[in-house]
Amino acid sequence: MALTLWRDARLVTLAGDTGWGLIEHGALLADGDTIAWAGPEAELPAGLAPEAEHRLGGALVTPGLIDGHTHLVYGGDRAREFELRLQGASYEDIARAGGGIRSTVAATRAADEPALFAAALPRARALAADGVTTLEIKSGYGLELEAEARCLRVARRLGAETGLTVRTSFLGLHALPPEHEGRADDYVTAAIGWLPALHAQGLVDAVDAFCETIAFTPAQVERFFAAARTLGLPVKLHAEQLSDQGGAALAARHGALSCDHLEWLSPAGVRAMAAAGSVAMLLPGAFYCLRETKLPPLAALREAGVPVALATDHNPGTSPILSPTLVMNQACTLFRMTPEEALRGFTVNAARALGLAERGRLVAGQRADLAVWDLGHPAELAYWIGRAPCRGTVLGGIAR
Ligand SMILES: N=CN[C@@H](CCC(=O)O)C(=O)O
Ligand SMILES: [Zn+2]
Repeated sequence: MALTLWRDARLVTLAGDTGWGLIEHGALLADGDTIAWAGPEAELPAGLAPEAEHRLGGALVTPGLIDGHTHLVYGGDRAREFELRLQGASYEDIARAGGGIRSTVAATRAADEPALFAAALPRARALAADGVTTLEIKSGYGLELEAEARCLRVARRLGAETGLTVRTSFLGLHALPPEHEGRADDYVTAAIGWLPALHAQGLVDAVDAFCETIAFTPAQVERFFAAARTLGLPVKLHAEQLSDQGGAALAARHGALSCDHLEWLSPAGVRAMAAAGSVAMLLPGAFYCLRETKLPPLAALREAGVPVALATDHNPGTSPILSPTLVMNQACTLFRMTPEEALRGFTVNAARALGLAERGRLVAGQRADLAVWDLGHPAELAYWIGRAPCRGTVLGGIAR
């Protein structure tokens, strides 16, 4: 395999369970797409003959960022809804009136695959320009078999086009599509019926649902998850965003990779997640855009040892954000996370939320996904707003 060496770097390894794991005057060696060695440059193993060598001039290097919750593929936008919410309409009222997610479903169904791809590609590139190397993309704006498949195919193509690692989630239970009005249980049965075909086409890495008064009940989510697990697919859930539905405990019973949002998470939900090993995926972008006031129970999650991940939750309705560093700032400012927790939330804990064990830290054996920053200290990742400090990324040992 080809050896590539990066030197004169300040490595933020996140090697231990706490601390930045900062190595000043560091060097990192990749063997193909895998980190072979990372440490102080003075201790570089002798006799190396790297095929390529990059001097970074003291730049900060972190693990490539992992955005573990996005709705990147959709038609249209929701700027008009933004105006309505500013005039006092609530997200729930708009949803109940047939807008919200349903309006994006209409625009997504009307868009063909090239149009969806053309719209999503700059979004993926914007995330990559802010340090992202791995990306989760959900469906959930098609809500009929062919439209869901179309969105998931676009997600796969985005990975192929950009070199980013893309993990897909079939968000079949996102909202009730209008043609099923009044027949939610029938819609759930239909979505369960699409699962084998989507899975057989290699389009689904995990299954997701929205458990909420404006979306699906715990009983409906339970049926959907049971079907997913029969196919061996992991589950995750939009849980406790606007009310406490007991969704996190339900998802934990199914061994959920993550429970996401969690503003209304109860102590019982925290305990269930801790016992199941589910990651808490906090989404401060949606909290900010919806001007929520109820904070997720961060202290209880810390106390219970639940890993906390962060994501942009990029979507046209509640989080039209394409900057993980902005989300780190929001997590610190709004949720009182520490900058180190924020970086762990976008790296090692996000990797766990996607079931990807081999990334998120700069240590030997991990995938050589790196982000290079024009910053002096890692706390600055969460500090600057609008600075665009990412100099570039490395995807599986290859500089982008
Ligand atoms: N909460 C549900 N789903 C999305 C929002 C989707 C939308 O409003 O279009 C989220 O994760 O925030
Ligand atoms: Zn979401």
